[in-house]
Amino acid sequence: MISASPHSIARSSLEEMLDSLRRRDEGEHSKDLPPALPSRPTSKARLPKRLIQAKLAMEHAVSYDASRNKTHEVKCVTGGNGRKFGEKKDAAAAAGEERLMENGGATLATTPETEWNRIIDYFVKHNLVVWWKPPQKDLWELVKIKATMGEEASVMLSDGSALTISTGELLPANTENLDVVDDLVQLCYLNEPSVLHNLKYRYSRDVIYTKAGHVLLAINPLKEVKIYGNDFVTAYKEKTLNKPHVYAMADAAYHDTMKGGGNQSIIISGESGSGKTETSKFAMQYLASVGSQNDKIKTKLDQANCILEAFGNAKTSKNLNSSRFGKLIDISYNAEGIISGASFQTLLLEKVLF
Ligand SMILES: Nc1ncnc2c1ncn2[C@@H]1O[C@H](COP(=O)(O)OP(=O)(O)OP(=O)(O)O)[C@@H](O)[C@H]1O
Repeated sequence: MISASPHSIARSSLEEMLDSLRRRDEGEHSKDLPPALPSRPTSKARLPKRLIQAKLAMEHAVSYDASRNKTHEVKCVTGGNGRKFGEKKDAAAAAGEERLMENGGATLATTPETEWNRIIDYFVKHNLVVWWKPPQKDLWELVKIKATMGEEASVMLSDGSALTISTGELLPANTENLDVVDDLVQLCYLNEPSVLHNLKYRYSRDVIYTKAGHVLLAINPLKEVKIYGNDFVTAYKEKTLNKPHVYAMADAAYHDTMKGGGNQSIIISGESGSGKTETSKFAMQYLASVGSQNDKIKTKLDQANCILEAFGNAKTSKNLNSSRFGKLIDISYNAEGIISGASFQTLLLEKVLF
């Protein structure tokens, strides 16, 4: 986690920027809480995509910095922590939910438990699988409900054995055709095991990027995946590819800036070894490529990165090449969209005592 040291005498502009972002987030949190993940559907029908999207207008990873509108800039910040989802439910989603219930002929449910108890019968009738996490294991598994008796369900596990468990321990699973969705908001049931399953399914096919609304999730492949390089940069530039990708994120930031959206920030966060540094390099690669006619700027950025890593990286138990500092990369463009300058600022996260 990035935090400004209370003992530091001179504060870098990166520290100040992170502080102001944190203050702004705290200030906005109370009046503008992000919406909650949807509760389980209240109807036997699948939730319409529009409704799910209305409920899941998640945090935008590319944010507008109105205070610096003189030059066009795209900033890449690595080393921060993501914001958590809140619990606001917007009026449109609530109205849509009511409409859905009217259409599905279902009565208005008051609690998630009663909603689940109602749709569970649908799972039994159609022989659908549901998620269950055995108490001693930290792994969700798919089970089939054979019958329900009040708040209890008789389920069949994958090894064929039978068990009676509380219906409250079960969560609905999505049908297999939703395994491939590019955006988590397209899942019908958005619960922890369903999200994990979707990410795992994609990861096992070397699809490391998934969208969650406006947020891009990246899972470190820890091996070379053939989704980077000039051909892919060109494909995202020309919009012949529109799969979730860090290039697509960088492209959106660049074009929003150029279309008068003001300065943009791409915040890359995650635990040590999750791939923040590599992701920021891919973002820079794209931003340098769209903003210059030759490789000169890209080479300079690479060289600056190399020097920073030589001084600031170390081997840790989590990462052989761990950056021991946060980084703010500031790239400025002129009105024609050509890079006019770039700078790196660092924020030391730790002190080494000899
Ligand atoms: N997209 C990727 N493709 C292939 N390998 C990757 C990718 N992202 C990360 N890696 C691998 O994972 C390693 C760790 O990634 P990286 O250094 O970017 O993590 P980090 O989140 O910046 O960690 P730290 O916070 O410790 O600095 C890299 O050295 C690289 O081997």
